[in-house]
Amino acid sequence: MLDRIPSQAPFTTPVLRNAPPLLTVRDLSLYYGEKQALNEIGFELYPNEILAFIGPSGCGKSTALKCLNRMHDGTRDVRITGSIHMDDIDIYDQRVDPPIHRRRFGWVAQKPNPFPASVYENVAYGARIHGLIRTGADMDAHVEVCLRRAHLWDEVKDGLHSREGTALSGGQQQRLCIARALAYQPEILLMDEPTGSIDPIATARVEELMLDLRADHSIVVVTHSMMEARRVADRVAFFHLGELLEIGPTEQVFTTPRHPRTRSFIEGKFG
Ligand SMILES: Nc1ncnc2c1ncn2[C@@H]1O[C@H](COP(=O)(O)OP(=O)(O)OP(=O)(O)O)[C@@H](O)[C@H]1O
Repeated sequence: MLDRIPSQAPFTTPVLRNAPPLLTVRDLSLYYGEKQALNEIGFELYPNEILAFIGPSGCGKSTALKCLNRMHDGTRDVRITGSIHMDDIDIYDQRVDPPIHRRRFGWVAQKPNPFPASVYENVAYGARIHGLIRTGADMDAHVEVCLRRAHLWDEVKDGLHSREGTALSGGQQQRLCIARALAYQPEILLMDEPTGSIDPIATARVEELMLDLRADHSIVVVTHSMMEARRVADRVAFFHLGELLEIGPTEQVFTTPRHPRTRSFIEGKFG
């Protein structure tokens, strides 16, 4: 169990919004066996925003991210309390079909993980298994749209069938994984340190892509890079020891954090 005083509401700086949240998380706690990894966290995710989870190692950022698409479902000894509402229904309600729920999310991992197959197949796979595309010509067009959307088309168009996804550079592989996620048309992209294992130039391209994708997706990104959070995020959520201590517009949190621990973390006093 976490050794600290009971949680209280996070410092929340509200932002004016013209649309209701896509996701509303309330009093969410998660236990791995006896160990509590999240302690009554709460936040909203709005359409067309990039929300960054920041905080020291082991504070629960990835655990929180995985709750949103029910990725913990298959993990033994995980217990979740609280609620995550999407379309006015709790995503853990018995009426929710987990595969259908999961399809509303694209997942991008820290280490690019393309399939050992052609660039084309990497993208076509998602659309095919979800039955989105019926004919080959439609699939060709769909693969092109996804690769263009992921800012990768010009670099791979001459070797769609002949090049393996795994033969691309690290940065290209990460954009291919994003194209693969886009192929089944998710509403929300969940990114767990998407630039954590690629070089600075590749990082800049992925960050540029995230800002572009925000036009038609919401993105929740876990990052260890304060500079990255500041460059891409509309809002940041600061986690500490399983609690969400502060959430607000990026510039406000970085320039005038309201929780003293947020300030210490941003000033590099721990992490
Ligand atoms: N499958 C698991 N079983 C048991 N404990 C786990 C499991 N996954 C994570 N934890 C623990 O839960 C806590 C939160 O981990 P989590 O990976 O969510 O943190 P994080 O903030 O994303 O860390 P990092 O920044 O290092 O990736 C940590 O103490 C971690 O050791």
